[in-house]
Amino acid sequence: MSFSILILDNVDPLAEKVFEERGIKVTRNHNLSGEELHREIKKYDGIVVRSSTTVSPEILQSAEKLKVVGRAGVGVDNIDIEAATARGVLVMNTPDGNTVSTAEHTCGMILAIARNIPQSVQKVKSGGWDRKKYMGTEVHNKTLGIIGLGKIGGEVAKRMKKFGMNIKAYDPFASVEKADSLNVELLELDELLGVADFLTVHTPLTEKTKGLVSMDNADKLKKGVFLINCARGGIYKEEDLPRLIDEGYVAGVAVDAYSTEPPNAGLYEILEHPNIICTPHLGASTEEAQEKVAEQIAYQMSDALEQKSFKGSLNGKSISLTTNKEVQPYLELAQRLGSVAIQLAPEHANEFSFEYSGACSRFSDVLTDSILKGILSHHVSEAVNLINARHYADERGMKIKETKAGETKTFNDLITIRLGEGAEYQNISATVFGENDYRIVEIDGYGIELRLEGDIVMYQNVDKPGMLAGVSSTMAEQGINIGSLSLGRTGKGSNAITAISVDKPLDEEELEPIIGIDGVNALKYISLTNGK
Ligand SMILES: NC(=O)C1=CN([C@@H]2O[C@H](COP(=O)(O)OP(=O)(O)OC[C@H]3O[C@@H](n4cnc5c(N)ncnc54)[C@H](O)[C@@H]3O)[C@@H](O)[C@H]2O)C=CC1
Ligand SMILES: O=C(O)CCC(=O)C(=O)O
Repeated sequence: MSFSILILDNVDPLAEKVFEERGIKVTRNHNLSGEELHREIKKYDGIVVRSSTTVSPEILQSAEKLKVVGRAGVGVDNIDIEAATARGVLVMNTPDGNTVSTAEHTCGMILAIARNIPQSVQKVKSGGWDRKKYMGTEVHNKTLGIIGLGKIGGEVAKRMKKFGMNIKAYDPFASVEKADSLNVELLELDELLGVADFLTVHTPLTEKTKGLVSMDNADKLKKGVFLINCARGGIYKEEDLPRLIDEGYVAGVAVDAYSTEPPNAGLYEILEHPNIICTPHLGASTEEAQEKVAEQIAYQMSDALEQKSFKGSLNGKSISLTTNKEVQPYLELAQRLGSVAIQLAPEHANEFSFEYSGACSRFSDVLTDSILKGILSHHVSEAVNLINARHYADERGMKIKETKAGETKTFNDLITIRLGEGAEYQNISATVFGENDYRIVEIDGYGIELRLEGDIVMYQNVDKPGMLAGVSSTMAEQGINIGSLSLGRTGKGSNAITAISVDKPLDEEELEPIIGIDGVNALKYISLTNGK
């Protein structure tokens, strides 16, 4: 299969080289208007962006064949991941390609704000000379507070330690081991604000990190602190920054990232303030970082399109397991069973229980996605995949209960779907033998053994002589060949369940005479063809 990619932002040409080596057609088109993007995006299997292009729900609606959005960088604030997930589009980033560059830029900003470098450079270049005004402060023996001790925060810590700084951090998700290995003391946020001479943020912008420092908590800051933001605009409340300086809480601010880029008129006060230094989102702007992220995203996207690996995917937890040989058979089993279950379920069925026993229960999360894919592919007109299956289930208000039931006595693995109240068949269980022999093994307590494939007719009947002969001769009269069959009963003369696999798809007319046979009840026709 041949794929095509559109590069939308200023991504290093190494990306093209990698895509072309992988036999993927690549087009570069920057600065498209909204309308052009709506038109162009239809043609591509993948798009590559940095931060200039906004991948909105509206754009994604137009993206008819889109399979993957690749961000050559870390932050994905410009990509609507929820909308992409709903469309079944994979979103990936390159989590570490620009770590070192951004950490170096942050260290540069710390030194620049401590020594008034940008302001004094400006002064000298414009013919001035003022050594008193630009008196600075040493960072040596000062405390650097890091909010977000992740990849970049960690690299900043290592580097600034060499400058003789005491490093302390606030990160509720960082492990004590990591902090210890970096020789960093973890503190609570308010404690950190109270001791930091320099405070640098390295978190994503989230509801929790938005406005982490503002006039509201200015009293908690150590007086005369320097603030640095090379992460995302808004982590320090932008409109409060000039006041924080003017009222003496903060000595200076260094900013690389803004809530609106390029900054809009609302941010001019920040840009113009003499104690605020600004760079135009340059953290990742080095040749090395851009080459790394371009190369990484191109490899990752090529691998994902070719279903080889899903490294770097942000919304494809389940899909990333599809390349795992151990999980593959269970995924297929789960999807086929989901498809059978929905064909057995009564109309409007919206409540299901999935039970996993044996080794497969380790993968219950992804198997639930796969069952849902099997169920929903009968309901949803758009393509359902492992990325968007849960989204569609939630959208339909489906109630799913998932249980893990330990070992099974008879099989290594067993997946059971319970259809609940009102269903003619309540529980259906299946397992996989070897690598790809998928079988239904139990229905409502009746032992059955039938391959989960092709076209299946299932019915309940009274266990009496001639039943099967009646059904098979009715089928034969219509040219329906039986491939295999399985009878399940609890004892002589009791009720029985019969499952027959037939060699061709059946229509209503062909099913009618079988339904009409005396003693045949609850007949269901199940088709596992057409990829459903
Ligand atoms: N200026 C630039 O050009 C660049 C900016 N960035 C931005 O830098 C930031 C950090 O990137 P990485 O270090 O690669 O990410 P990361 O994921 O490695 O680290 C983020 C850290 O923030 C912590 N965190 C999350 N919520 C928090 C909270 N409420 N309070 C405290 N800590 C919290 C996480 O536990 C994690 O350790 C991101 O916002 C990213 O978009 C990244 C690359 C370039
Ligand atoms: O592409 C860029 O230069 C922006 C880098 C960045 O902010 C990120 O990777 O999160």
